[in-house]
Amino acid sequence: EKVKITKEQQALVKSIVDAYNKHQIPQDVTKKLLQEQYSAEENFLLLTEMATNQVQVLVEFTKNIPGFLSLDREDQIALLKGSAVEAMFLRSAQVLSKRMPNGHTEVLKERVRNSGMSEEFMTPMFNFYKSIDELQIGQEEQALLTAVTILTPDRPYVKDYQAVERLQETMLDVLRKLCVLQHPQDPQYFARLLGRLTELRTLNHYHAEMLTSWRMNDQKFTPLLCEIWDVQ
Ligand SMILES: CC(C)c1onc(-c2c(Cl)cccc2Cl)c1COc1ccc2cc(-c3cccc(C(=O)O)c3)sc2c1
Repeated sequence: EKVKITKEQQALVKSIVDAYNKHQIPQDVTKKLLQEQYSAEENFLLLTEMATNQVQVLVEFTKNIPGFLSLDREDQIALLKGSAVEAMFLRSAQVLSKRMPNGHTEVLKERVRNSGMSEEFMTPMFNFYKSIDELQIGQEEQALLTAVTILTPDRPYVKDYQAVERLQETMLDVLRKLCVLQHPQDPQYFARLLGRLTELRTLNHYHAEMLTSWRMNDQKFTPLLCEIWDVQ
């Protein structure tokens, strides 16, 4: 049957995409990736600065997701803490899969590869980046996928599961329609996108392990990252 995006779904996509484009790490911050010298310490510091800025961007984006601010305040925090790493994988994947015309791709890849992270984390991480690149995700799908990730109801400490699930389903409905309309040649495209979200959750586990190993080596994070990742 002919898939039709309703007027309110069009408005929803527009508000999500506008919010996604409006909130970005400032250029004067990301251009440091191109300028600073290369060393494991400097790379780690730069990635820490990028992640810290990305969390701030994520909070602003999330506040613009229709319905998010009417959720229970503590649930809002639980959703942000529970999805931050996954949302940052999605964003860094966009940068690493040459989806952004800013020449950061190679530089970021090099800095991530030489920042003291263990090989056992690198492999799944770069496999994920490759699988995202193969999907050639468009801007609307990227923004909606980030919103779907944030609105995952089964995060730790979420109280009103149903309220979050309702919001996520609204996003999934319009994302599914967008995929059908924009990838008519690939009826499995939406399912493949959701498969990436499953892969993202496994990366959470690797990331938690990495955080622990960094703490062993007494690596320092910023107060915002300590708060969102419950470290130090
Ligand atoms: C604390 C730090 C060492 C760390 O620990 N784990 C991770 C991580 C790593 Cl490695 C991989 C995935 C997820 C996480 Cl969370 C990180 C670094 O996380 C980030 C997070 C976001 C961004 C956005 C960037 C970026 C570049 C150019 C342009 C843009 C842009 O949006 O224009 C964005 S780089 C960057 C680095």
